Amino acid sequence: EEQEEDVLRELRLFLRNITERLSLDRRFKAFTKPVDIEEVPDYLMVIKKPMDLSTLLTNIDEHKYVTVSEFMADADLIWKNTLEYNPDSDPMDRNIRHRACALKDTVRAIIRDELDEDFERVCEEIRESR
Ligand SMILES: COC(=O)N1C[C@@H]2C[C@@H]3O[C@]2(Cc2nccnc23)C1
Repeated sequence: EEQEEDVLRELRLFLRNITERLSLDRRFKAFTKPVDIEEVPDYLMVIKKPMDLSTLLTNIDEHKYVTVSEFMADADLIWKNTLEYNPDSDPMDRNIRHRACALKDTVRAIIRDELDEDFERVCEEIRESR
């Protein structure tokens, strides 16, 4: 009902705010847009579900996420894909893996500091009722 749409509107505002703050952080520039398949032709052979910050934002606007946990699952794909596709010891791989780990830690720190547990519980109840 209307109160549920109020909750989901607040969820989208919270998720957009997180995603936009990450997109502004220069450490995370490599994660702002999809990996360019023309530049990296084997990417989709290795990575089954690509994800990036601009796609997260599109998903939010398309009402794909009803809970923070669902958003976190897609946000986690960004760093997991990066660790998987860039495993080597060369400096470029090490550098982008370091940034991927920083992204993982930053998302978790923001959620821990700024998400009210009771709010996520209300979102989970809405998800289970649909
Ligand atoms: C999240 O970003 C990534 O996982 N990658 C992996 C690709 C390999 C390397 O860096 C990426 C883009 C790229 N383009 C041209 C030549 N080499 C590269 C970004």
